Amino acid sequence: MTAQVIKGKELAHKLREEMAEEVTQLKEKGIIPHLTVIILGDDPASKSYVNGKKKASAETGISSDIIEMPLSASEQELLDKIDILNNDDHVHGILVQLPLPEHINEQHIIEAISPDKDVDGFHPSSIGKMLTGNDTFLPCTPLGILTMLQSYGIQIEGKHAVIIGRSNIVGKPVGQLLLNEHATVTYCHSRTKDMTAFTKSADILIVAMGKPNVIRSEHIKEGSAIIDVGINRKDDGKLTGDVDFQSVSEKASYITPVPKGVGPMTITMLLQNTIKAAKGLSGVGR
Ligand SMILES: Nc1nc2c(c(=O)[nH]1)N[C@@H](CN(C=O)c1ccc(C(=O)N[C@@H](CCC(=O)O)C(=O)O)cc1)CN2
Repeated sequence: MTAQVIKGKELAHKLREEMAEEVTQLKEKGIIPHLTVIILGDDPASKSYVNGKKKASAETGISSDIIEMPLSASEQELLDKIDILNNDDHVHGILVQLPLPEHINEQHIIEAISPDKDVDGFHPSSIGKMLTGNDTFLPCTPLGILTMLQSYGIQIEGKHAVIIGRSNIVGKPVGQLLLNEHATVTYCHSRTKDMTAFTKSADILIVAMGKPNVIRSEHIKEGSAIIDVGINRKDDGKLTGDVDFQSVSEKASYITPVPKGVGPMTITMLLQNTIKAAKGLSGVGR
């Protein structure tokens, strides 16, 4: 079997074109969706993700700005900035790029963002609504994964979805989204014993371990769908996922590449959430 490659970048561009049309219509009603991204310090990867968000916003007609703060900024300074943005009617979406430096409590920051502007979907209010299956902002990477599975017609209902990784950004919420779609969900993590026993029974395997090429063909079930969330930079500067693409694509039925798989979908779902926020705050579609 040779797996069909799930082309996240292609799907992301198609969705962005559709969103651009929606933004044009909103602008005709006087609504200009606006995203503000806050970044602390100058970590090259974080800077490149933030610039990617600005570029993608511009391509879609969404207005955006980046607030750059020094790595030494205090938690209170960041909270003050968020407070100003919460009360600025022109700002529909607020995102603080993660990770944050250790002296800042990430949870305090996430909870300070108004739930109405929580385009990352990380606020406890958004997470609670996601758990109960109510309408809310859904976290971008998990939503991107769900959108990819649905766009490629991959059945979720009744299937066994195995998630490797239990981060708040990816692992935990993607499992919840698949559960909401009636999958049977198993979480694996660093303390899981005999992980292969689980991965080999997965119809849908989501890998978010942050370790290069650790999932190989012997770990997966024939005909499964493999979603690789890993982004690992090799010594030669090239990116590689957590999944050994070559061997796994000979056994799986679907596989995402790295790069151009999950990553571009993360940014696209952020744009989608920003449009949703702009509509919600402007009373459109209520
Ligand atoms: N506040 C947030 N912080 C972080 C999030 C998030 O969703 N919200 N996710 C990640 C980083 N991230 C977005 O911020 C992100 C990661 C990767 C990509 C992407 O497009 N990757 C490309 C490769 C890019 C490269 O060459 O380095 C790909 O996979 O094709 C976009 C966004 C952590 N922080």
